[in-house]
Amino acid sequence: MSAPVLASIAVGRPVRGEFTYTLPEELAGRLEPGQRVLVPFGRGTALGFYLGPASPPPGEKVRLKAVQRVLEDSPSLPKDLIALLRFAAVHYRYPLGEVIRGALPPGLSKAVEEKEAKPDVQHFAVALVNEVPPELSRAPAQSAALAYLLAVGGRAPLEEVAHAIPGARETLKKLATRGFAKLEEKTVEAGVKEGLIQGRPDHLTPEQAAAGVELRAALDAGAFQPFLLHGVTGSGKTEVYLRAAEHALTLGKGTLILVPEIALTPQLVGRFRSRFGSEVAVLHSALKDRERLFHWQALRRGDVKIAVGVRSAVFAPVNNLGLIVVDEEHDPSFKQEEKLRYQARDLAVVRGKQASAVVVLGSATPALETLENVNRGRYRLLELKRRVDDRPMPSIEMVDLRLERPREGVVTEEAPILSPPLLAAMEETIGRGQQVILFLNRRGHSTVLLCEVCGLSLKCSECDVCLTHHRSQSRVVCHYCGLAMPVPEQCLECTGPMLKLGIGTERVEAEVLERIPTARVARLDRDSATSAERLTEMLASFARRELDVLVGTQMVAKGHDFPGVTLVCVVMADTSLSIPDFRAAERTFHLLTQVAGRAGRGKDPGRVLVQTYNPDAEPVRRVLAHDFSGFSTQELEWRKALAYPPYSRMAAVRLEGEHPEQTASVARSLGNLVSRNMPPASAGVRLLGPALAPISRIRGKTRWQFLLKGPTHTALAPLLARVEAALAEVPSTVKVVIDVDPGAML
Ligand SMILES: Nc1ncnc2c1ncn2[C@@H]1O[C@H](COP(=O)(O)OP(=O)(O)OP(=O)(O)O)[C@@H](O)[C@H]1O
Ligand SMILES: [Zn+2]
Repeated sequence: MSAPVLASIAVGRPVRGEFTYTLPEELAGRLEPGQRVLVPFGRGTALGFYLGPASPPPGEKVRLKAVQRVLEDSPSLPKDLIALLRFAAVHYRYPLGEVIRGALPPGLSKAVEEKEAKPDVQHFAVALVNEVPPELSRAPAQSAALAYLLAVGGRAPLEEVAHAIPGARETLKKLATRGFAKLEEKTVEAGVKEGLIQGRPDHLTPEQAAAGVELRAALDAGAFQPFLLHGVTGSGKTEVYLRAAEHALTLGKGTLILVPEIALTPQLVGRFRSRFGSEVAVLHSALKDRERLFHWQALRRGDVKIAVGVRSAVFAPVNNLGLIVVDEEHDPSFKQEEKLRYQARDLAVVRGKQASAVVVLGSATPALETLENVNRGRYRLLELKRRVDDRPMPSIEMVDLRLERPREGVVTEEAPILSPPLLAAMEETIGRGQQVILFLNRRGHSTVLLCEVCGLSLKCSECDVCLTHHRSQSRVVCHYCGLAMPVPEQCLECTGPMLKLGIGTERVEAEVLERIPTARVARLDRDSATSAERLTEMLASFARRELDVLVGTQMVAKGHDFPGVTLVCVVMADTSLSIPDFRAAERTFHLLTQVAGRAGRGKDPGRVLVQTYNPDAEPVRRVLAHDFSGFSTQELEWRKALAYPPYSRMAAVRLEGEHPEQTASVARSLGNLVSRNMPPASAGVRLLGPALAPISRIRGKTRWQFLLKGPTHTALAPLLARVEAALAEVPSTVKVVIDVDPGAML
């Protein structure tokens, strides 16, 4: 009897590693890696993924079980994706089967036979007008649906509009009967391309053209090549991505574009859609199961060759992948903060390597990790130093709040925050018929309520954070757990009067309305943008210039392209400086540069005013001087001195428990375990903590953490493996997670 054929299988259960099964004769030699199979597991059966042949397990003879059945004819997972998922499981220390299941659309993540996702017919809505007509002003739903369509290039799948705007199916029918839109049915076929070529500039800027030449050469070469596209705000990076994707298509290759947030980037989605029509699958976070499956299969078959999506789209099965773009690669939202804690930008580079693809990381403010990769010669640098049409960069001026006091005397709720120079600039801009963005990275009205007598501040009962006053809701709210309660009239401890300190966007909006009563003002933050519908409508109405002033949080700093904006005001540059995170300075610099970059993108030059109490703070000074390279050089030196990334690798072990004492003791014992097993000092591995997390309680759970720093991931791995092995002994009331390459330190 010949030896049985062995197969390596990832099992879709929370278990680590790969498992060896035997293959029944009728399957041997017939399976392809990435195919889903049914395997016996424990007392029942489980979904499995065939990964390839296996060699016999070492040691005593174990009786291996046999694969029961194949669930699909062709593999759901392309080869490069299997390699990526394997890497992710090892690197982020998460069970492989769970990693694979998490990447698959729901229809494929269960142990059932593959079903063809219907429809092969897709329904599209098409706008028949170029702007929302005035007669729709009393029909907000219709005007929102139409605004969405226009924002994404005039045409979009019905599913997508209905996702963005609840009830849009009915609304679009109404719009169709009124002749403002039409509904179409279209069979999705390979290579169909609709001729909606819209807004493709005839001439590239010299820098765009030069970048294009390099990217085309790299695509032609067909090998892995990572690039950083460092282009100042408004330099036309999107057009570089589009041309590269066009070239990939002519080579018959697929493209994957990752963006931070779809709802905030309808313009980018629209540019891809209008250039490539139904060649584009848009993968947003809240697709329905069936739609996810539909897109997965269409991409897997190669019927659709371009995917634009958020973080999780890094796992999209784009066929014959030639190009991966990560737009706004510095954005913290590329890091997933639960389950598989991956950094999609990093995985994009790994995937590019496995697929022999060209990778373009684009940003006006690249992450220091990315810059260091350029410095070490790992990534090639493409630069766009000038704005499109040689438009000038905005002038940036500082308003020193220590001198330009917006308020006199007492500190009260009514104390103004907009300084005289700021107000003057706003009035002047609005007077010229131009638009203003006001940025403050705090929502709510006042962010601290403090007793004037005993000094006690009002904190959440479940979390270690102050409650924020939301005046429009007449409530104080916890921004971590959502707890809300009426605003206390007096101090809960000593009945003293409460001062409302610390400003939020709501208060800035109120002050603008009070000081410039004629201004048309809207606020863009998570309180006002309660749905994708409202968000889109607000952005669209600002774009249509129905608003003069947009006040908002970092949501206004993202890649918007509003030509009418000539003034950007940073209400307080200091808010994010004091956060206990080694990336606080970098994050502040990025945010300020990005928001400043919203000014002067049209034909009129832009101006930026930055109010601050800390004009000497490094990130503030460097933003004022437009000095990206000065900032990054200095910050990299500091990181090097303290051995922070990119000069070290980090992992965080985070604990969360119901009982403070028990959590502390588990943290200490895991910490001890690590310090007992530390390699010699020369290895350069360091343990920081264990200590209470900077936010020591959330939702009533006590939080501890410790950090490991070392020269390489390999240096940290044995210690993390020890921690993992010890987890079996940890009581179930304490949850422990390992976070490799952590993002936020809170
Ligand atoms: N070659 C070109 N000729 C004319 N206009 C162009 C050209 N390339 C891009 N544009 C236009 O310039 C504007 C800015 O481009 P884009 O939004 O891509 O900038 P960006 O580099 O992504 O900026 P940010 O980083 O601020 O998001 C857009 O309105 C775009 O349509
Ligand atoms: Zn809370």
